[in-house]
Amino acid sequence: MKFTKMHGLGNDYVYIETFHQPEPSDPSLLARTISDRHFGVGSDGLILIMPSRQADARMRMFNADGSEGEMCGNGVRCVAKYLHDHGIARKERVTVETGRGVLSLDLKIDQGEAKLVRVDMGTPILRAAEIPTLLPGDPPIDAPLQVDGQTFAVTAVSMGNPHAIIFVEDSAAFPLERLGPLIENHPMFPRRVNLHVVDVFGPEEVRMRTWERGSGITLACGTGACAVCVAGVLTGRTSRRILAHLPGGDLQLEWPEPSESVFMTGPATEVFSGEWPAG
Ligand SMILES: N[C@H](CCC[C@H](N)C(=O)O)C(=O)O
Repeated sequence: MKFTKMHGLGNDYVYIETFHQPEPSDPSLLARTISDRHFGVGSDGLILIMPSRQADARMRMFNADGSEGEMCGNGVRCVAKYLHDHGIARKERVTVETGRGVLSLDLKIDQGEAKLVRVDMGTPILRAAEIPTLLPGDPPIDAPLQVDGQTFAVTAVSMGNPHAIIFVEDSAAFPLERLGPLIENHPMFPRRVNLHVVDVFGPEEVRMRTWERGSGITLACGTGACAVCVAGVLTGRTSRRILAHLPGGDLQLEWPEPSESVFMTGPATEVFSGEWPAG
């Protein structure tokens, strides 16, 4: 089975395209084995690029623990690059069917290759029951969450997948490795959650670190950065257009109007291709 390793800001996935080969029989199991950084290829998870009736392709994403996520922001940029660079949809605008619906992506082409991708990430989901979270508020804004004897002010937003955002003084000092799994699996988040700790440098600039549901600490999270942009506006901390610094690099986010889509712009990079012995 042929695969391609790609990343968006160091958030790396193994991509398997099923236009020219059969689908893996058990993608959840394959995600666990192929993602292993010692015994597999090594990645934050597995993404399938499949034919779609409604769009240029359909994307399915699996975390390193084998669980399926509804959406992946860094992943969908890489899918768009793959479709263009590998000749499946050699256009400057492509569409991808995701768990969040069909998204539209604009590619910046440089010397025949897609380098930068701007994505219409759809409207954020702000109803607590749909995020889903049991925290109070629609959405919960700086709602108290008790973890390990401490209380954190948490804002929850879904971009198709659930995110919890905590604004802190210094994200570098936050014990993400210890508290990440406790918040990911907190009873207030019935489908678990992706966690982001954020410090605000100014109304248009933030720094963030991420603990991902199903994959742990990653170098970047695209849907998470969109959720941070929305949370910054909802809490009055930032303006509607921000630059987010993530451990793996920078993303531009924009949420023009409350009832509208969030737009994300960032790079997509192909690293290498290979063959995996079994489906
Ligand atoms: N890294 C991804 C998000 C993966 C989210 C996944 N961990 C989940 O279970 O929702 C991104 O760039 O948006």
